[in-house]
Amino acid sequence: MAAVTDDFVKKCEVKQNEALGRFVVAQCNLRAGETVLLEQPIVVLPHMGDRRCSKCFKLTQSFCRKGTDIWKHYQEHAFAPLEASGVLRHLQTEADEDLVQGLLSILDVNAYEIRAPEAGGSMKGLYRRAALFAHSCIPNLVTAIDEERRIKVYANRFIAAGEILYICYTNVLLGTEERREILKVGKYFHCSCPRCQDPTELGTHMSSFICSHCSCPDGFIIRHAGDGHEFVSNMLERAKEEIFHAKDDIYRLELLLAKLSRLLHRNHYLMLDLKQNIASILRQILQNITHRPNRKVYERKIRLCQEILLVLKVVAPGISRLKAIALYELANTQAELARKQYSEQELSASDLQATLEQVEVMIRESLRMLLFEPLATPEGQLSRSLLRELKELQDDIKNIQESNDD
Ligand SMILES: C[S@@+](CC[C@H](N)C(=O)[O-])C[C@H]1O[C@@H](n2cnc3c(N)ncnc32)[C@H](O)[C@@H]1O
Repeated sequence: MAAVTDDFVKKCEVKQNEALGRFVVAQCNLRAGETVLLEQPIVVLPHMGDRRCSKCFKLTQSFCRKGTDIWKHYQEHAFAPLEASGVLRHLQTEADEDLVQGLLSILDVNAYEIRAPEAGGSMKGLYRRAALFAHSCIPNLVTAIDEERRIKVYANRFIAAGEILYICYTNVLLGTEERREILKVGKYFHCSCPRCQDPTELGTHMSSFICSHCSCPDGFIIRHAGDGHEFVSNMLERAKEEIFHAKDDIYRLELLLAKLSRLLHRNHYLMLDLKQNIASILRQILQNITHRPNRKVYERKIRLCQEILLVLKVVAPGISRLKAIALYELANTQAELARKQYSEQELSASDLQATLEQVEVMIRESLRMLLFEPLATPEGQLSRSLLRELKELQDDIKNIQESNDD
C-alpha cells in the first residue's frame, strides 16, 4: 500500500462520469498552495531503453539489482506470492503481445514523469491516488515530485468545494493542436477544456499567424484547431526543424525569431520556444564574467522574460513554477543591470534604490510561489537560495537608503 497522508481522504472525493471516467472533486474549500495529496509511487520504471540501478536509480551499464533491498522486498512481497498462487505459470502460456501492450498503455496513461538523478534524465512513477486527477490545460493543481519520488499535489489558486480538481498532463506552453495531439496519442482522449475550445487560447494567440493580406500593424489570423491546411503544417514542421538545428547558436536563433515574426504571432508557441532558448543562452552569457556583456545583452534578456511572463500570466494563472522561475530571471537581470549602471555612473543612487525595490517585489512574488515546492527538488532549493538573496537585497536597499540620507 502506498504511503499517503490524510489530506486526500479529508479533502477529496472520487467521482465518476461518462466524459472523464473517475475524477476527483474538492470536498471543502482549498486555499492557494494547500496540499491535497502526498503519496509514494507504487511502481517506478525507467524510460524505454534506459538501464537503471533499482536501488539508486542511476543509469547503469549492467543490471545491478540482484541482492539489493528492493530485490529482496519484491522477491518476498511480489514474486513469491505470485509463484505460490500459480499465476506465473498461467502468464507464461497466456501472456501475449496484446496483454503486454495493454499493461504498458495503462502505465503510460496513468504514470507521472519523474526527474532521474542525472541532469535531463527521466523515469516514470505510478501513483495510486494521483492517477485519478483529470486533465485541464488550465489546471487548478500543481504536482511536484521530490528526490524520494514522493508526489506532492497542491492547489494553485483558491478552489471552492465541489470544483473538479485538474492537473495538466501536458506542457502549458504548447499550442492547442500540439497539446491535443499529445493527449490523444498518449492519454487517448480529446481535450475540450475552455482553453482548447477558444481559438485565441484565452487571448494569447499562441497558435495564431500574422495576416499577410492586410497592412494593419496588429492583424493576425486565428488558427482553429483541426484547420489542417497542409502548407501551414509543413511550414510549422520546417520551423520546428530549423529551431532544432539552431541548437544553442544564439545568432541563428535570433535570425530565426526575426524571420518567423513575419509569419507567426509574437506569442505563437514556437516564438515562445525560441524566446526561452535565447533567454537561457543569455543567462549563461551573463553568468560568465569573462564575457563582460554590455547593457544590450541585459536589456534583451529583460525584454524576453517580460514577453514570456505576459503569456504565462494567462495560461498559468495562480501559483506556477514556470512563472516563478521567469519572474526570478527577470528580477535578477534587472538588479544586475541596475548595479552595473550604477557602478558605471549611469544611474543615480536613488534610481538604483527604486529599481532594487521593484526587484524586491518580484523576488517576493517568485518566492511566494516556490515556497510550496518540496525542499528536495531543484525548485525547493531555488526557493531557499531566493530567501538568502532577498535578505541580501534588503540589506543593500537599506545601505543605499542610509547613504542617500547622509
Ligand atoms: C490518469 S487517468 C485519470 C483517471 C481516469 N479517469 C480513471 O478513471 O482511472 C487519465 C484518463 O482519464 C480520462 N481523462 C482525464 N482527463 C480528461 C479530460 N479532460 N477529458 C476527457 N477524458 C479525460 C482519459 O480517459 C485519460 O486517459
